[in-house]
Amino acid sequence: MTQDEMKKKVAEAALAYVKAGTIVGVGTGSTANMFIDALAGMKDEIVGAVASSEATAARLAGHGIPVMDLNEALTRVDSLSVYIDGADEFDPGLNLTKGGGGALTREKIVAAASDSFVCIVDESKKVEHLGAFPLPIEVIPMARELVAAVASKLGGTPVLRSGFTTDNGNLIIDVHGLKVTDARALEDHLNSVPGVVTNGIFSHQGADVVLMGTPSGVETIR
Ligand SMILES: O=C[C@H](O)[C@H](O)[C@H](O)COP(=O)(O)O
Repeated sequence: MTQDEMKKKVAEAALAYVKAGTIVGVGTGSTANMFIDALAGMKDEIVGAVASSEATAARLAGHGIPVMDLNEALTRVDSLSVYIDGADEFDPGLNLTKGGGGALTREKIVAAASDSFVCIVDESKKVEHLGAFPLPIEVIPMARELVAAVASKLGGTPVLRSGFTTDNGNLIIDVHGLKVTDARALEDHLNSVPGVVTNGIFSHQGADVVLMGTPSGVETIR
């Protein structure tokens, strides 16, 4: 089975977590795109979807799935029923690295507004410790050098994502070579630096369930 076929299988398996009559949070990236395509078949059963990026909003709308603003959604319900999204890495504690596509901040917000997070990945995303994938940090432009210096002090190599601006008008610094021994402590430490909007470690907003595509089928990891 190819990587794309594995992604498609987990995207389809995630439909089992979508409850009729609810508002669904939808992530960003190639795996999330496959989920959106699958969700199109259920568009008449859900109230709508909250998108974690402009790209996701456009794809949802292209399928005729009602796209709702998060603030509007939260005036109608206390929380979204489920958030479904991919990841760049996941560890055995279901902590994630996200933001390879630069959508980490809106993804973390929508995940935080949801009752549960179902993460859909192929088996290449499984790691013992986060850190093999460069850690994205969204920064306000003025704080670029300050945040880069903090990342260097932690032993990482910060690289500005060239020519890239987030949906929020900010920059992304990708930090290579960080040794992540305590995902939550690193997430909190980086988020405490003034000018950091958020970083790509999802420990507070880690997955409740990971659906992992393998050549022999979909594995459910809790
Ligand atoms: O900003 C992008 C997101 O965090 C994605 O969930 C992540 O990069 C995984 O994307 P893909 O499913 O394309 O591997």
